[in-house]
Amino acid sequence: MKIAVPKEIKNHEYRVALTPTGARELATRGHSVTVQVGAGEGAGFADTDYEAAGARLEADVDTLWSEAELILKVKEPQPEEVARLSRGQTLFTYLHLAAEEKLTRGLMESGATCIAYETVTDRQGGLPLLAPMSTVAGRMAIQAGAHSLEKAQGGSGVLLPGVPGVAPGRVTVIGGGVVGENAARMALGLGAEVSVLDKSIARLEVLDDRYQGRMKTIFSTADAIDEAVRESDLIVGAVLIPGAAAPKLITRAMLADMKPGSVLVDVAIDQGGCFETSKPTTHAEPTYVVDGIVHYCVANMPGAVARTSTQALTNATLPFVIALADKGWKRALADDAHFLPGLNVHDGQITYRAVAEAFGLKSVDPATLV
Ligand SMILES: NC(=O)C1=CN([C@@H]2O[C@H](COP(=O)(O)OP(=O)(O)OC[C@H]3O[C@@H](n4cnc5c(N)ncnc54)[C@H](O)[C@@H]3O)[C@@H](O)[C@H]2O)C=CC1
Ligand SMILES: CC(=O)C(=O)O
Ligand SMILES: [Mg+2]
Repeated sequence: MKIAVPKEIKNHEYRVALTPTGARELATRGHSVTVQVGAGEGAGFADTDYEAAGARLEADVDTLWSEAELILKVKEPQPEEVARLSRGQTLFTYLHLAAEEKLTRGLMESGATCIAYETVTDRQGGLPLLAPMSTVAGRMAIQAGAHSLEKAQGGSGVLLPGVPGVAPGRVTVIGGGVVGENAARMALGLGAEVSVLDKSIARLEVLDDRYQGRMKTIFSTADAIDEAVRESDLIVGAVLIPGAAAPKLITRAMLADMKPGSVLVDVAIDQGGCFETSKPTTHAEPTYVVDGIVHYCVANMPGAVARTSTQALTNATLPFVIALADKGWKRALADDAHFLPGLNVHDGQITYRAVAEAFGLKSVDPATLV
């Protein structure tokens, strides 16, 4: 199969969808792998590393896209990338469509087959292609939050660990999944006082057991969120309803109850964000202030630590990429009930129910297409 790996073009996105190690696995299976010149640079992979792995380099973006059968990316396609997609091509990347109607409609119009990393499932009920980046983003959320608490960023001037004689800062994490656990773990490591809210008792049990009561686990209700808003120095938004737009759990009116200079880090921003006042930001300008509360809402947090993230992402995606390349999308999805929910758009139709529901559109059961 003809596989193309473009250079990512989103703001400060330095990851690449395939490492040279991955390129070698595909090339030895007889696939043609073409990598855009400079695509791996930001993650520390030189063009010559790809060549040594058996890939071909292409400097012309038009040629790269137009000749490909399978396109591997990291971030959701930007408008100029959507314009390059056509019927018969398969795109495999993060899509986060429920947060972006224009992108959804653009992909439908392209006629292409679009498979999202974030809706592929596993036997344990997890999201194996979202998890590695959620681990990264969760760990980064506390770094970002701690920095945002500094006065120069508009923060309250609280040092999360405190110092002898001065209490530590309070961190609340809403959503105790992969992002949430990793954020809470980092906050604990820094010496902050940590609470995790989740709607899933099973998840709270896991956290209680794993951390032996060192973080408070709280069932997520409107009352619990009201209390978190009043008491926290830093709140991390880490909820997910797979494929769907995130629920808005903190409204603008509630910001008035927060301590001035407190910080909201909305990791769920890629699914639209879980705070009413969240809007996507970039690594170039990651924060803004609303009603005295600092908001950090970067939608591609792992892009900033591209070396670690690229390796972690491609470790997870490679088996699925190999299945797509060896079998074609239809058989790859038909053979694997956990890969099948990755299909979000095919030939003008939405194939993921929560995405269709977000825009009042109809969805087609992907099982009927493979
Ligand atoms: N901004 C970025 O760069 C990145 C963002 N993400 C995003 O972070 C979000 C979280 O991802 P994961 O942790 O992997 O998901 P996950 O599925 O592991 O965890 C989500 C948790 O939220 C809980 N939840 C759902 N509704 C809730 C509510 N109302 N109150 C409290 N908890 C609730 C669920 O029970 C679940 O435990 C996703 O939107 C994901 O796309 C992930 C990686 C990078
Ligand atoms: C999951 C996601 O949005 C990211 O890694 O950028
Ligand atoms: Mg996004």
